[in-house]
Amino acid sequence: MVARPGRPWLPDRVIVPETPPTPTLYDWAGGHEALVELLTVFYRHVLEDPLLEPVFRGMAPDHPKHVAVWLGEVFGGPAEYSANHGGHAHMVGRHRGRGITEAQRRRWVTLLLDAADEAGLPADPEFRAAFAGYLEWGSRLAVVFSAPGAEPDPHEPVPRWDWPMPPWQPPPA
Ligand code: HEM
Repeated sequence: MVARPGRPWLPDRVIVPETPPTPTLYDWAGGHEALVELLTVFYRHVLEDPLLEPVFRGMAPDHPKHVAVWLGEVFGGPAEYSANHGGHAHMVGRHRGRGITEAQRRRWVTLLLDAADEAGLPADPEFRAAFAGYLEWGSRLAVVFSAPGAEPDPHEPVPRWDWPMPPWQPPPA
């Protein structure tokens, strides 16, 4: 080990223990295919639900896939919703004027959390905390955007969501 000139008390290099890079929530969830599966399961149950069926009965056939693309971008995957689906402004526009109620919001979140189990998304506490946190935040904003007279900023970017505290750690070997 060669001491640094001028600062002889410092070693010439510091050994940093190797830690694997933190995966994105998108990668940890299983990527695009896993999110499409999640949203397919979810909207099947939405259409069986008496509170939500009236809200979604006229939804576009591609709606589950589009929401999967949205979630993928939010969770650190490709910025595909921004590039090809109209970005944040389009998502906001799809909620405006719908007057989503708190009961509908809560059912929407509950069914999506149940769908995560059914679709086999990772069940570790860190991932599920991030997932549930985003759904809670995003669904409350959807209610705000859908309220009569709401005028959300159309220029906001698609949000990015990340791991909660405590930080992600590799699973025990
Ligand atoms: C985290 C919460 C939410 C997210 C991330 C989200 C995301 C989205 C996105 C990305 C779209 C547009 C899809 C496209 O590009 O075609 C959309 C549309 C829509 N959302 Fe949400 N949403 C959320 C919460 C809710 C809630 C709570 C409701 C009602 C209970 C709702 C009702 C709708 C409806 C009715 C549409 C239009 C569907 C269609 O006609 O195709 N959303 N949402």
